[in-house]
Amino acid sequence: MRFAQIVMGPAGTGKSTYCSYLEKHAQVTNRAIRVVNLDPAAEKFEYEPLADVRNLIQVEDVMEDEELKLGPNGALLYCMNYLMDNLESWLLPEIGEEYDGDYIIFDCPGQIELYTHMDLMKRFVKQLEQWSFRVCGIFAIDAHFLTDGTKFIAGSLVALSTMVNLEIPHMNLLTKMDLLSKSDRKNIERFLEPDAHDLLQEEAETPWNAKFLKLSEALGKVLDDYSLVKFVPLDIRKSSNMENILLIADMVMGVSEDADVKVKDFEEPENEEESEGGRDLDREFTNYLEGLNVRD
Ligand SMILES: Nc1nc2c(ncn2[C@@H]2O[C@H](COP(=O)(O)OP(=O)(O)OP(=O)(O)O)[C@@H](O)[C@H]2O)c(=O)[nH]1
Repeated sequence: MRFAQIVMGPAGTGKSTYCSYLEKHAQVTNRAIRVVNLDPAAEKFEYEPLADVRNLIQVEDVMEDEELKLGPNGALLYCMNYLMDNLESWLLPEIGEEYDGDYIIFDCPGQIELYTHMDLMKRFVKQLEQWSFRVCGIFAIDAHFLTDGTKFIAGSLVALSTMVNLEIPHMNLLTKMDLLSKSDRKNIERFLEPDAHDLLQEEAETPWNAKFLKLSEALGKVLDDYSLVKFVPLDIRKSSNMENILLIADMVMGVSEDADVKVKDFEEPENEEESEGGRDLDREFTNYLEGLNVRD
């Protein structure tokens, strides 16, 4: 059995940063986790890829093809199609056929249509499953886009369409928590265990929201009733956040059956004392992150 996280989400939400952080976390905690870049338009990332789709095909080359005449988005979709047609011949040799128990993170492009309604990623998941992978979808959303009730409904619906389209265990990451102000950070707690009705009532004052409140409420009720969408915060300064995310992914993929998961641990680092096996993991991460190109 092999394990995989497929890291998806809109452009710039922090997918590659999460992958770099996870790779480092794995090194520090002695877990064998490797990252594969599946973004043929990637300019730069900080991890050491196990495989890189740009060695197979690149968006720039496709755009230069005079017969195809494709712009950036069309070229990306062309590349992803090409990748799906070459999974057996290119990807499998790159990641190896005979490993057991290994764990691979696939860093995907930021084109949202790949996840919400196209079948390319679905084909990818099916292929991984045929190669004995258990797969977990990780959908990254920037925490700044989840600061009120209407944004919550919108973000949840995108996450939900990805979940429904791919039909795999799924986790939503709230990225860039470190960039939120203290009050926004406190505020966002409401969205981790959300009650869509309460959240939307706060928004009802504007004419636009009042007009569409019924629709939003109906959507919120679906989310509430079926507990369809939950968000897990990621503050990249904190190794404990990373550990929680890994534990959840482990549980949904059946890596570890009895893991104890905390999902709300995103207080300021200075408020907490953390000691993991005598090592100051947060300090190790801080040192590591100083070397990464992470925005302040
Ligand atoms: N402070 C902070 N910056 C972040 C975080 N995640 C990403 N960034 C920054 O946000 C920008 C985009 O991050 P990426 O990791 O490249 O985002 P991506 O989702 O892979 O982007 P695409 O490849 O374009 O889809 C970079 O400048 C990162 O340094 C975070 O958690 N905290």
